[in-house]
Amino acid sequence: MLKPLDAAPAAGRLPHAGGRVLIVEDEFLIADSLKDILEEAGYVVVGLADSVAEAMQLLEEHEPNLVLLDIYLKGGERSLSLARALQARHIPFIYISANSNESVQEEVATTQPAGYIVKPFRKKDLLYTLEIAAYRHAHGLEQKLRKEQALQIALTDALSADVPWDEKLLRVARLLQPHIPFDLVMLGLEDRETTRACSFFRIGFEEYQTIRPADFLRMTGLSAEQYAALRAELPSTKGLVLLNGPDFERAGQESRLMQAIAKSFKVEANLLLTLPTAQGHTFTVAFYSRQPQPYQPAHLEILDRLRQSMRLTLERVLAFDEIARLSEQLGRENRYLQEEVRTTANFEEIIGTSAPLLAVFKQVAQVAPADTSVLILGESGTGKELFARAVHNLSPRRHKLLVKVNCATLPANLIESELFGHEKGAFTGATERRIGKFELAHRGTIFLDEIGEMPLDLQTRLLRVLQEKEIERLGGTGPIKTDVRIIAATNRHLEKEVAEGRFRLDLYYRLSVFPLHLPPLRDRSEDIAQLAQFFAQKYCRRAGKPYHGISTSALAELLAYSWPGNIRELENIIEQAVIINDGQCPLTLGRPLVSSWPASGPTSAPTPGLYFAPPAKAEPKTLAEVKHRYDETERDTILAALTSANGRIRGSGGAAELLNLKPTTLEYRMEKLGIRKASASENPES
Ligand SMILES: Nc1ncnc2c1ncn2[C@@H]1O[C@H](COP(=O)(O)OP(=O)(O)OP(=O)(O)O)[C@@H](O)[C@H]1O
Repeated sequence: MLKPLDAAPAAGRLPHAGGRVLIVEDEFLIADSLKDILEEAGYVVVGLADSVAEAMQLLEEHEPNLVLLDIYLKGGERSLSLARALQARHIPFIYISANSNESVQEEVATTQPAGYIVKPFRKKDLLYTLEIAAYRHAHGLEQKLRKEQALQIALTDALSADVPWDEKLLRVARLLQPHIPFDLVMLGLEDRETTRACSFFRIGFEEYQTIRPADFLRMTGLSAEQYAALRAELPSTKGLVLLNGPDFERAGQESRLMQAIAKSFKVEANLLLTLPTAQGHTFTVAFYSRQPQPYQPAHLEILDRLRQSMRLTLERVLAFDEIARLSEQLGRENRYLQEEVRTTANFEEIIGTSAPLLAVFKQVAQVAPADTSVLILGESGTGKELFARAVHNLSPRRHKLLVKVNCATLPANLIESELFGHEKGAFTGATERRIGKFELAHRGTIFLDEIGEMPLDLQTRLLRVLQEKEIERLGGTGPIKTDVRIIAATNRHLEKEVAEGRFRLDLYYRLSVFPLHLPPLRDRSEDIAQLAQFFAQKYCRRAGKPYHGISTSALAELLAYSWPGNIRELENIIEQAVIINDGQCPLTLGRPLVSSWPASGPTSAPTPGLYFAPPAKAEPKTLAEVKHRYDETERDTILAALTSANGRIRGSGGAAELLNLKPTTLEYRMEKLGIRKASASENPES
């Protein structure tokens, strides 16, 4: 039976406020009598239907604003599905049923009817129930709107708050809980480079267990690689998805990630909101419930109404974040560059035309354009940093920064934050968020000088960065993609370090994709004169003295010397010669050069281990002997320097200056060799 009625009210009667009623009742007599009662009271009855299908059709055509609904229709059909459709459209409805059975009542209560009338009913009760339903609906809607507005404002505040991202996400989760039930909620904001994600598992009324990405992997038993692969398998969804019970199960059969989540957290339903932002980020909120049927179209609607304001807020927050990040990066770059200008003004040219040096040039030209890691090996002072710059300057990354990190001088407690940065509040004293050297070098190059001195635990983290191309700030909520080329340098014999367990083999392999061996100066004596002239001119210019060349005797001495401190030593000696020069005649040396090499003259030294070459003793046979010999020599040299500097390390005439080492490097070596800082007159050794 499908009986649309003339919607026009009977003449002389005013329609009840908002009173367009649809009657869904399979007993014709009852339907007819309902119609009479309602029309008499001023309602407009827009139609009579005796099945769900008919009612749906009339609903579309006549848009009633109240529905009277029999629970059991023709042929035992129940009207619960119609009730849910009405609920989704916010049309209030009143059940009319002869069945007052408790279990039926319980079931229909979940559809949130506006009223319930038991047949047979009195006319007065019917009209009264209708009045109340209309009133409650109008007020309910208003209240709901007010609540949603308040929620929108609270969400905007939560997302804009000046707190770390996981705290923001927790606040969002807390705010949504009263509106959308969940046992687990996974929130994430990601773009191609960064992921900020955090999940919250409900463990009490207002209590949540925070599940960070690493916890999530542990709880699901997935590795980071497996997780990434399973995520990639997920069909891309836009907008809103509702998966209750069987739908959720089906989704689990198609997605192993869903399966893993279902199994690990024992959830049976999912409601997903995906919000793309104008900046190319995607914000997702995935609610999971342990109930099989918790999510209703009404939940989708709330999210639908919230998503526009959430998107706008996120876009604003991300824009501010980006501005803050850029200005921080600019500030850091600026400070870094200023420092660079101060410390690297002398790194302009690489001087020398000897065959060993030209061979290195050739290798630099080959490797620079590629993106591979480069390991620069060579004794102290051979120009490793200079060559690292050459590789960077000849690479496509030259317009970005080359960030230098001296692994030997990084303070142990700050090492991680220095390299990877930290979030505000990550540890006591972290009052501001700070980006690390890796982020600073993004799209550029990082130069890890003295990599052989890097502590083992940090080597492990570095390896992870190399493998995953991601870093994680201390206290951060997720990995951040970095695109950094690595150039490492050391004057240590890394293979020996590996053999002795001080350097990770896997890291060594990663770094040594392309090793550059810098020849010591004694193996390219052809370059000595040219280098000496270059430095002499440079320091004369700097001192404002005219340059009259280098005296023949001084040049002869320079050529005969074995240069254990390599080019840095040569540079220092020339600088001293310029200082003592009166500006009237060619440069002479301030002190005679005493070679520490065997009389046979400069030939290739044994593999360099530390800063100073070994004296001529019987050749060591084992690796341990080699190491011992180097340590011994270095120790003697440092002790001698300390004694002649009266125990002073820093400043003019200090041991560091005598040894051509940075004071921090010297202190580090002293600590390694067990030399205690002491006053000079005493023996500086303990
Ligand atoms: N071929 C070269 N031409 C001009 N200057 C050079 C050359 N090689 C090295 N130098 C200069 O020698 C000094 C030492 O070089 P650099 O610091 O690059 O050596 P290093 O091998 O990194 O030393 P360390 O291992 O002690 O850190 C620098 O002042 C550098 O400019």
